[in-house]
Amino acid sequence: MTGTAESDPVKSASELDYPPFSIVLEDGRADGFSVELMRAALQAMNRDVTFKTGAWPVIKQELEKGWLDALPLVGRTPEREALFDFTIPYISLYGAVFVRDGKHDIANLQDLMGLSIGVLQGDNAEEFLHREGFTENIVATKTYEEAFLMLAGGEIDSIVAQRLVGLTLIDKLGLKNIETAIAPLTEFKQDFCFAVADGDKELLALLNEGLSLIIANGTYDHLREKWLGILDRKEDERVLTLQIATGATTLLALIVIGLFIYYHWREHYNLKFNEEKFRTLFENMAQGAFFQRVDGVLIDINSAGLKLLGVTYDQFIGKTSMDPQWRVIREDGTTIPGDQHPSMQALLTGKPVRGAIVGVYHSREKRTVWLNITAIPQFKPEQDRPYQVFVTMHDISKRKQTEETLKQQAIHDPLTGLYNRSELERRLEEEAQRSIRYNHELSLFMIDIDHFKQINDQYGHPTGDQVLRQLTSFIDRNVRKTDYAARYGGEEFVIVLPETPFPKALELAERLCRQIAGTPLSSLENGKTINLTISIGVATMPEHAKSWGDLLSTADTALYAAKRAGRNQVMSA
Ligand SMILES: Nc1nc2c(ncn2[C@@H]2O[C@H](COP(=O)(O)OP(=O)(O)OP(=O)(O)O)[C@@H](O)[C@H]2O)c(=O)[nH]1
Repeated sequence: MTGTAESDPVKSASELDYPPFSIVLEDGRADGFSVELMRAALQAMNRDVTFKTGAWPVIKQELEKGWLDALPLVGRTPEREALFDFTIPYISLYGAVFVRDGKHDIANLQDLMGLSIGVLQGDNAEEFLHREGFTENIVATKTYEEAFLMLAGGEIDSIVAQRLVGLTLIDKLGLKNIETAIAPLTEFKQDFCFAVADGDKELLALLNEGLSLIIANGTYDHLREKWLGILDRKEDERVLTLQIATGATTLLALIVIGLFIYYHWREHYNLKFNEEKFRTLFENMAQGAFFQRVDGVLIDINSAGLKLLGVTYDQFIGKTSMDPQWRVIREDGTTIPGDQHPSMQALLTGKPVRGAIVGVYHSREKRTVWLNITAIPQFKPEQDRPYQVFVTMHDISKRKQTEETLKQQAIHDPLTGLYNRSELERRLEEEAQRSIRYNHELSLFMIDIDHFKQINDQYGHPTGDQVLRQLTSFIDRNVRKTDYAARYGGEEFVIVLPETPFPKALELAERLCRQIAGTPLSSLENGKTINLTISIGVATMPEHAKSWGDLLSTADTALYAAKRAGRNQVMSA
């Protein structure tokens, strides 16, 4: 998102006058269906948003330039696909042609040829008219309000606008002499979406997911009713008044029946429309999502969810969190029991669970997929227990893998793959505490290659590196699984031997020393064979040292004694 940190509010803007979708209140604040919808969608995703206000051409350009992050009301058109990325449409509307009362000779778009047509400058309607071949007689105004006042005053002949926008303005301005000539104008259909700056996939996913959430939890319906419900009803009233005024009173009964049927049909249609819209959003979400009933039964999942979990629809639907197929783990690797899965927690507590990190075993790919889970409980009106939970899953496996690699790099020596000095000290401290607590002996070797400088000087540094790696694998092969080695410095190694008494440690050190001296290193890149010897200092807790620091320095002193005594030998404290 254009230079913003993830927690910064999203920068958006409302246009001045596109009621009821996007308007500016008297106190200068942005309002309207689309503005509220975007705020709710982002709120559902825990993000704030700020709205500035501005004329449509200005804010459109600001999004293009990346000065804004998103706009709440952008009709998706082929021209704009190149400039922005769009969410799934949250409402699809048809346009209408508005004329002054009594102008009945307009039945289709072509009848507007030769007439002056008002549109908002830069609006989809203007782009649409250009596409339809209207080049002359278009009067582009700064706002639709201006166009409607011109139409009412006889300055222009018609207006092409969204039907709902036109009806709202006629109502707001109290215009009595305007009516719709073509409504709906089927050729002019607009899919309204939120738009984000081109390529801002992250914000796009956030908005799409937020939209799904507010459609699923009823906020969308509430806002639609608040902003569009009255208008829809007003339109119906207008139809009714018109019929009566034309003297068709005998048809009143029929109209009432018609309206009754219409209302029922519309309710059914709206429900179906919302359901379809929700399904489109749900299916197209980039993130995996599923629904789970209060009794724990999994009832729906989208394609992204199936892909993430590596299961088929049939393997998922009807199962519960307790199903043995789920192997869900915490970050520390421990298993999360079914009744403690994030979705079950949300259902049991009635509170959202956000940002839970879990690992789920992916049966097809035979690996653990790491997910960031948000589980939002959903309530029916006036019920305090959720009836289901909506869960989204964001794949963070790549991030986890990077974290793991960084963690490994931080504790290992890159040349030999052994623990590095700081990790050795951390482990040794723990080991020493255990040894003191349980009264176990802990031995340590400090190993140094003899005359290593000469090897470097004679064969070159890369061969020296190879020698260090060969010594590492030699150590690996010759110590117990519970012992571990570390690279302490350039050609100095440490081996930690937990629960090993001094005589045993000494015996092993002697053997290592002898074996190294008796096994010339071959298979080096330069084809040479090198006779390597090492010196070892041995110390054991508690005989020679009371702490891990003492243990290291005692073994170090013993090592230098071995060097002074002629190298290729073992010395102890
Ligand atoms: N190839 C290689 N050489 C290293 C590395 N780290 C340290 N060295 C070399 O190890 C050598 C250590 O030399 P010295 O401390 O003089 O010890 P030495 O030659 O082994 O002699 P003694 O320890 O007294 O037997 C130096 O030449 C370092 O450059 C490494 O990662 N790779």
